[in-house]
Amino acid sequence: MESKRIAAEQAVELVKEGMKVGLGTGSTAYWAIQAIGRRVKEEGLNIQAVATSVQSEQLAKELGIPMMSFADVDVLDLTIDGADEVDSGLHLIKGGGGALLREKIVAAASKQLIIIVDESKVVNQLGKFPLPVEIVPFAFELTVKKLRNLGCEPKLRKNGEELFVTDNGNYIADCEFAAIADPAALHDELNGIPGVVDNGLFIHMANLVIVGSADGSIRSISKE
Ligand SMILES: O=C(CO)[C@H](O)[C@H](O)COP(=O)(O)O
Repeated sequence: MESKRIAAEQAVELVKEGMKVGLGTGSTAYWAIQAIGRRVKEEGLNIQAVATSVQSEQLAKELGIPMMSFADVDVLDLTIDGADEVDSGLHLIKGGGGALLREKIVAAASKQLIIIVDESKVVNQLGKFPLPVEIVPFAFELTVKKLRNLGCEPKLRKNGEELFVTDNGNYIADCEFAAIADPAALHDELNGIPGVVDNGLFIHMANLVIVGSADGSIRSISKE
């Protein structure tokens, strides 16, 4: 918890007056939204934000962060978001919180994507964390079979007894690959399956990863 919070608070120092900011989703992004809310309230920081989930949008509104409509967004200055895995090339697995599609749309509109994680998320090779793939409900059984043909073990995400439904009305198949040798190739292969909306591989999107440790230290991984 502490390691996530310190990474988040370091990232929020990069938010400057007048910026258009993307707000991520999850327990690490939660701390970033809290810190931005504090700066808005205490310093009068003037920014406009968009959120990557209904949950983050509600939190931001509760904290008094000014929100803008996506209709008014061309380019965002900065997005701060968490991740489930990060490799040394700054490729990511995201979507553990089920928000990967909105997160990718917002990241793709951002000049800078700042990722905040604790040490447990930094890996040599992506794939230990089951890769979330967002699929449309129509013929989802067929889409799951196509995913299995790629060599993974897909599990439809549940919310209690029911299937988990994303903010976009879709399902998530969590795909156990064990190790992903070529993330860029897999990304394209997955998105080539009709029925797949998008997958949690974020390739060449992150600009900076801020890693918080349990001992209170912080380190950054940036593009070489
Ligand atoms: O991609 C995400 C949500 O879809 C999150 O950023 C990711 O799951 C990390 O979550 P947390 O900060 O709670 O560990």
